[in-house]
Amino acid sequence: MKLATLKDSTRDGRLVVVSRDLTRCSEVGHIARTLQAALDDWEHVAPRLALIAEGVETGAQPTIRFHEHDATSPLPRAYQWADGSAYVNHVELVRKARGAEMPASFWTDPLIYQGGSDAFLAPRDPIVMADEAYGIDMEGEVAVITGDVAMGASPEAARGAIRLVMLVNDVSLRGLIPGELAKGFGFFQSKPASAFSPVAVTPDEFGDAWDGGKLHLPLLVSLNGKPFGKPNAGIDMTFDFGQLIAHAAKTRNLAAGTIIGSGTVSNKRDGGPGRPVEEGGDGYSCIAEIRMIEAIDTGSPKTPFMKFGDQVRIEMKDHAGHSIFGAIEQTVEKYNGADPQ
Ligand SMILES: O=C(O)/C=C/C(=O)CC(=O)CC(=O)O
Repeated sequence: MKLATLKDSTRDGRLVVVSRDLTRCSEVGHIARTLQAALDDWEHVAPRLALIAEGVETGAQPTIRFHEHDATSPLPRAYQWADGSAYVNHVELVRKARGAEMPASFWTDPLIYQGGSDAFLAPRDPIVMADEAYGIDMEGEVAVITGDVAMGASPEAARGAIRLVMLVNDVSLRGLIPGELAKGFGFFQSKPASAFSPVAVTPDEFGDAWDGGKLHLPLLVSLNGKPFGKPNAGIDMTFDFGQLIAHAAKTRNLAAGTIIGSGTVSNKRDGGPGRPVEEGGDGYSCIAEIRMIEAIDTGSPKTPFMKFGDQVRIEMKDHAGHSIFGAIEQTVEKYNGADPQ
């Protein structure tokens, strides 16, 4: 089943069931007005939504056109957004890039930070930033939405609590990260609003590409229309989603609607850090990694971080080449300083 939230005059939008091919959708306000309402009563609501989804596929259900640009992030705001760093290769590379040592414990003890979740960007919203000098970078990731998870849940129990899977652009400001992490309180200004894919998908839709804790498909990232990365999200994920969720739930219950991110998808190939797409490699899901490779190869990074007008696209396709989640497509725009109040 594929679910999306259409923009309307409310902060949480309105839930629709979307066809597998992402062309049509059906209004389901009589079942659950919002995705959070559906998650709050998932045991009762999900079977009813699944029936609608079946009707959308067979044509028995009235539908309207689905346009990805009409969608907000599936949860336009969420009670919790906690992002892991399961592709440890990524952290190792970005730490190297800024001359910081990565503790060996990162390979055995998951890293998670609490992101801002009061107002996510829509998948086609611009990344509005005051200054290019912040070092604007994309981070292509996979994320899951959980049901209720009890404190102390095992990774296996946590896998059973995964309700939906999405993609995310965890926008990162590389110029602000070193100073902020050095303060010892974690990310805040360096992690502005994230955007999620237009559609959230139940795990049963993935067939054998989903093993219960990892999604074994390439994440396609392009920058200004050029392929930038296609690392496989199922490879080099040191901690699967069950382990990440269990880690987050070690000392607290997680409420239904919690979003857990994978961290930047990053493949380490042939014992090395991978190669750019242009050189026949799988490329990268963020600019910081390619800059590190350039620094290793030539002594200094060449690829600049995102500038005003640059565009990133993040998507995943099934084995038949069809977009699964729709695309996150965002352009960097200069913040004009106007107070929105
Ligand atoms: O510079 C660092 O130490 C970390 C930078 C990140 O952006 C890491 C992060 O968000 C986690 C991830 O995407 O894997």
